[in-house]
Amino acid sequence: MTGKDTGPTHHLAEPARKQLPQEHYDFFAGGAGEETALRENENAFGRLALLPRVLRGGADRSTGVSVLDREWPAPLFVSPTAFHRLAHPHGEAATARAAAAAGVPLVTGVAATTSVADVVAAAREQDADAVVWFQLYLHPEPEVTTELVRRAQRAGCSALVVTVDSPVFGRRTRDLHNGFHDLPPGLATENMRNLPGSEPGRPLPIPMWPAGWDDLRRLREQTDLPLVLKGVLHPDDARIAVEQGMDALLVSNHGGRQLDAAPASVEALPAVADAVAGRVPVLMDGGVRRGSDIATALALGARAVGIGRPVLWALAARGEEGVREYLTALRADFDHVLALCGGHRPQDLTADQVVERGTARRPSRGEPTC
Ligand SMILES: Cc1cc2nc3c(=O)[nH]c(=O)nc-3n(C[C@H](O)[C@H](O)[C@H](O)COP(=O)(O)O)c2cc1C
Ligand SMILES: O=C(O)C(=O)c1ccccc1
Repeated sequence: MTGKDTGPTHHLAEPARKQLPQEHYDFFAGGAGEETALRENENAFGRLALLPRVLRGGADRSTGVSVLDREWPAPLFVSPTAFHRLAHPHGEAATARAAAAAGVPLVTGVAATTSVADVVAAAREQDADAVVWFQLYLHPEPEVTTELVRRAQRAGCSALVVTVDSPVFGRRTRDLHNGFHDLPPGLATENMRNLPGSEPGRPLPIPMWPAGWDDLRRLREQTDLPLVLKGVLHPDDARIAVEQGMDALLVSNHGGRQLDAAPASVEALPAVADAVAGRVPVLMDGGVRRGSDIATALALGARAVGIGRPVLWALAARGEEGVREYLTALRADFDHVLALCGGHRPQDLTADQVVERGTARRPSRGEPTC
């Protein structure tokens, strides 16, 4: 399971692989089980084609979208990924400066190796209006969650992303094979220090446990920050989430790192978008690698899409500059695809423009039937 990865970001992953110890590269690259969900995230985009519209003008094109009352220059954000200091010594601070410089919102998380305060400070150094969100897991001790929320709010994060696809930790085949389970000395999950129940100088572990809707409700009652529920794949969960007052949903299979039998995120997206019916924005991540992937996800109902591993590859190979250039190029690629599809605005991309390769039929938007 440690074989070479190919695919659309091979040119990015390969320099990163050369740069990193094998076990760290594998931690970033790998997925759960047979890595089916991981592969399918990219492959599913490859099975979809876009029908362009013609003669629609569009010299006044814009890629901007509105998400939770903020205007984003592009329908793109950096998804939360753990341990950026394993990729590059400048870690999350470099990612934050690069994302801010590229005009791309960043989701930093509890598993960062830089505190949320330092991440937001780095982003704001670059752009005083940079959007930074904070990702967390509900903690079995509610006071820990409360304190993490307080830190994120104090740091200046404008939304919380609650990841709910991890009632247990996924079985990551490569990590099990390599015996990778801990950060090396000198690196730590800085957000997990000095929390209720932690020992001085020692960060609390990040436990995976089967939280319930009641736990989420407690968080909803605790904060006025917008809440984004990450890891929703079933349309019934999407409906409950909206009823429970979530402000946005993030359709994700965790980059194929949790349930290996999960569908590709882009395959789950249409039914979730139908269930939500425009009540809140739907975001997605998993396998987004090029402008046409972004356009496809938007046409199928996403407001914006998140990028995980390619950011890590760019960071590992070329630090802050690499991430800035990568995100800038991806934005330009999306603008180019939008133009070729005959769109003036991201919302001009519609589901009728997405067809299955080989059949030219629209992909099913149906609910799961069982
Ligand atoms: C190395 C790595 C660490 C991740 N850590 C987290 C995390 O701490 N919290 C979380 O919600 N998702 C985490 N994810 C999942 C990402 O947020 C995102 O869903 C996924 O990477 C998107 O797929 P992509 O890598 O194909 O772009 C992680 C993903 C990777 C690859
Ligand atoms: O690796 C992951 O996907 C992940 O979500 C995570 C969460 C906590 C600590 C380390 C990684």
